[in-house]
Amino acid sequence: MNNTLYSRWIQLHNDSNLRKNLPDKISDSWYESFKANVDPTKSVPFMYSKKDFEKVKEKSKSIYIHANYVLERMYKCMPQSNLGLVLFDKNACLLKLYGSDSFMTWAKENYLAKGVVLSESVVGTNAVSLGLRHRQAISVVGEEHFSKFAIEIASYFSPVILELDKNEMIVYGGVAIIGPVSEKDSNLLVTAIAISREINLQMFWFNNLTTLTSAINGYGIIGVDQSSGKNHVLFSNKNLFDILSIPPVNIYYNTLEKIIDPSPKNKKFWKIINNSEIVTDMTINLSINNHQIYVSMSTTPFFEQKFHIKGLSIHLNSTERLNNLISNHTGNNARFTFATIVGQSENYLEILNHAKAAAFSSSNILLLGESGVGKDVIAQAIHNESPRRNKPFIAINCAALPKDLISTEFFGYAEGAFTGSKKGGNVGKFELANHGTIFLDEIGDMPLDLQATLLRVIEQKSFMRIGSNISTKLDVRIIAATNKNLMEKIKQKEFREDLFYRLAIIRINIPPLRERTEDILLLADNFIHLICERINKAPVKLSPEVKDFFINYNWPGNVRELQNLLEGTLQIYNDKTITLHRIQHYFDTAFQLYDPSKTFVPPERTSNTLAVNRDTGTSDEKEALINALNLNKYNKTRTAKYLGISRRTLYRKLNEHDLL
Ligand SMILES: Nc1ncnc2c1ncn2[C@@H]1O[C@H](COP(=O)(O)OP(=O)(O)OP(=O)(O)O)[C@@H](O)[C@H]1O
Repeated sequence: MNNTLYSRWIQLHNDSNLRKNLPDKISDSWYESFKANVDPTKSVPFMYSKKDFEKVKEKSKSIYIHANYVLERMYKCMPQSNLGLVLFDKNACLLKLYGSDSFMTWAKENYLAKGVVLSESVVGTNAVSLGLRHRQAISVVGEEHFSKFAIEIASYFSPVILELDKNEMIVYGGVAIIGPVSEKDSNLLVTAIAISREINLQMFWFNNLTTLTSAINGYGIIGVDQSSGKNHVLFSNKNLFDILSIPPVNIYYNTLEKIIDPSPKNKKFWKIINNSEIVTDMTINLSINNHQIYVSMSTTPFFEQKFHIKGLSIHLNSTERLNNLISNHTGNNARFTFATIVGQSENYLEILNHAKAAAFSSSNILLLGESGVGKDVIAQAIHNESPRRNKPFIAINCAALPKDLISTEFFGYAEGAFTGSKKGGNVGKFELANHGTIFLDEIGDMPLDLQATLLRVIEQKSFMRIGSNISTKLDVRIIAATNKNLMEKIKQKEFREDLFYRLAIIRINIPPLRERTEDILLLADNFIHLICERINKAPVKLSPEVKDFFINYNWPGNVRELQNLLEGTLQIYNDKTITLHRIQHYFDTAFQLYDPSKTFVPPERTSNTLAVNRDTGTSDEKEALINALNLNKYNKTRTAKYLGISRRTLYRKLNEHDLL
């Protein structure tokens, strides 16, 4: 023990006046140490057990890792020095020492070892606890220490504090230059400040990176440090866990293998990581806890020169989320809601109520009705009313797809599935619709072989991309629609009965417009309003004759026909009122048979105005019959209904006019 130091220390303990000469913060701390009954001669630092120290280290991982990058390099610049660099956590626990062998030996003899805690209440005044308490750089040298064990130590401490904004600071710990008192040098405090700033800077950089990555919505981000040849996670964001469907855990500085299994199932992923390959939006399949997840992956290698960190930043996005975005951006989304559907007739309102109730179940729905009655509209409204409303709504017209493309269109294909197949494969409509609704329009026209595949998919609730052996779980609500008589098709063996029953769990029959007469003018007004607004025109009116004609017309093309007629008329003419004259050309047949003197009486009406001429027996009648047959595609029942006469009368008239 250095006698001079010791006697100066004794004097400080015995003479309170002498203590007044110490720097303010040190003399205050002596006062506090007396108050805390610290025994100056006997007290030595508390030391954590090995096991508990590991826990402390885990909690201080952030400063431990980042300071290590800086301190490792720094101490190598002072190989022969008796001084060392010592890292502390925010509770003054010694985390790591950096220095020459001689420094290490000296440190051990002076109670400076991993797991030692230099708390003020146990060992009294010391630079580490004071610096942490005041959040500033402080040196405590020799006899300035309150406890005897430390009087041969010179310590220059500077805290590592991250200032997030003016009101929020995070104290992570600090770094001290420590050595025998013989090495004391007041300039060392400036050096300690510079080192702590370097650590601060690095932590700030990574903290910002983490904040930045968390703000990137939807993307799962991981940054790995590959400097040591391993893949240590430096930063990650919460989205990553959502995308991988695993609970969020602290993976900071764990190896990436902890979350993404390095098994051959993830070969493609690991090839990219291990070769630090740059990829952009590459679709890959990941196996996470035996779950298959399709992700879109991009990577960017980084090299942080200042800190000598080389690594890879990995961006993952779930293809499901991308699909959702695509379907929203391509207008493949459901616009109609029950609030925007127009209709007031009793039978239609009943249907809407039925459909609304069906929206809440997840059962498949079959929408039946003539072309243009609004099946698509109701399918959209059901989706928007259902719990799946924020998921995709994918509509697919089964009649419009070429037969040989239909399977890949439905289920997508895997990379290399056939010559010319796209890298990464292609996503199919079912995959796009996953967790949402798929609307299979014109289901009656689906080829038989695809009906079998569809049935299998419904039964197994999973599908495989064409050419792939990876099965993807499917949770999709199917709404199918047709204007065909499926029962007839089943009889003709053109539609599978088992598929019919799978699809038609809920059946909704949408009445044709001619059976919803109260809706006609309401719909017409609605279309006029929408079209005029779109083409920048003042709203126009319908003349009373047109209204009367509309109510009495048969509307074989249903709502679509009404909409198209108004669209065409409004685009061409600039009149304030649409008169019969303007629309005559469109309804040639109907006009010949239309008699405005007969007024229409809803709701008993089952026929159209054409009945007015039924008994004239004129040559007009022959022409009207021919046109009516044409309009109803030679379907006798519909033609009879259209003309408001019985089938028997129709046959008689056809016979009379030599039309049979
Ligand atoms: N109740 C309604 N309210 C507003 N617009 C409607 C309504 N019903 C149908 N429409 C409009 O009529 C047009 C035809 O409707 P939709 O396409 O839904 O008929 P569909 O029965 O699916 O026809 P298809 O069998 O030919 O596929 C659409 O433009 C739609 O916007």
